[in-house]
Amino acid sequence: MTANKRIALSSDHAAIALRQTIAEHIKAQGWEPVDIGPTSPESTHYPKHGQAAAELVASGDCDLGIILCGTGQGIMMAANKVKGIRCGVCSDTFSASMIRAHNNANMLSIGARVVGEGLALDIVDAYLGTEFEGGRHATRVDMIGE
Ligand SMILES: O=C(CO)[C@H](O)[C@H](O)COP(=O)(O)O
Repeated sequence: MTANKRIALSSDHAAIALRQTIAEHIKAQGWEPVDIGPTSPESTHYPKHGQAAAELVASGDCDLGIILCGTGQGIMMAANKVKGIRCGVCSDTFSASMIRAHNNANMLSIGARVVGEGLALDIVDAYLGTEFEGGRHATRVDMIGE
C-alpha cells in the first residue's frame, strides 16, 4: 500500500520537465509528491536543490525523496552530505530496486540527460516498489551511518 507516503521531489534546471512527469506519475499511484521545484527553466545550482530535498527526508517530513539533475550525480553528492541520507544514482531498474532492498536508500537520483522518460518512470517504479530486506543488510547500512 503506497497511499499517503510523502515523496520529496527536486531538481535543477536540467530536469524540470522530467521531475514534473515523475510527480504526476507517482501521484497517480497514490503517493504524495512534495515537489519543491524549481519551476523556472533558468539556470540554477543543483547543490541547494539536493540539500533542500534531503532535509525534508532527513527531518522525517517526507518518507523518501527523488532528485534529478543532468546526470543525477551532482545533486546526489549534495544530498548525501545531509546526515541520515543514503542516495544513489540509477540508470537501470535493477540498481533502483537494489538500492532499496540492500542499501535502504531513502533517496533516488536520476540523470535527465542520461535516461529517457520511459526508463526514468520504470526506475522510479522499481525504487518505490521495493522494500528494504533488513537482516545482514541492516548491519551494513548501520555501518554507513557510523
Ligand atoms: O548534471 C548536473 C550536475 O551533476 C547539472 O545538471 C549540470 O552540470 C548542469 O549543466 P549546465 O549548467 O551546463 O546546464
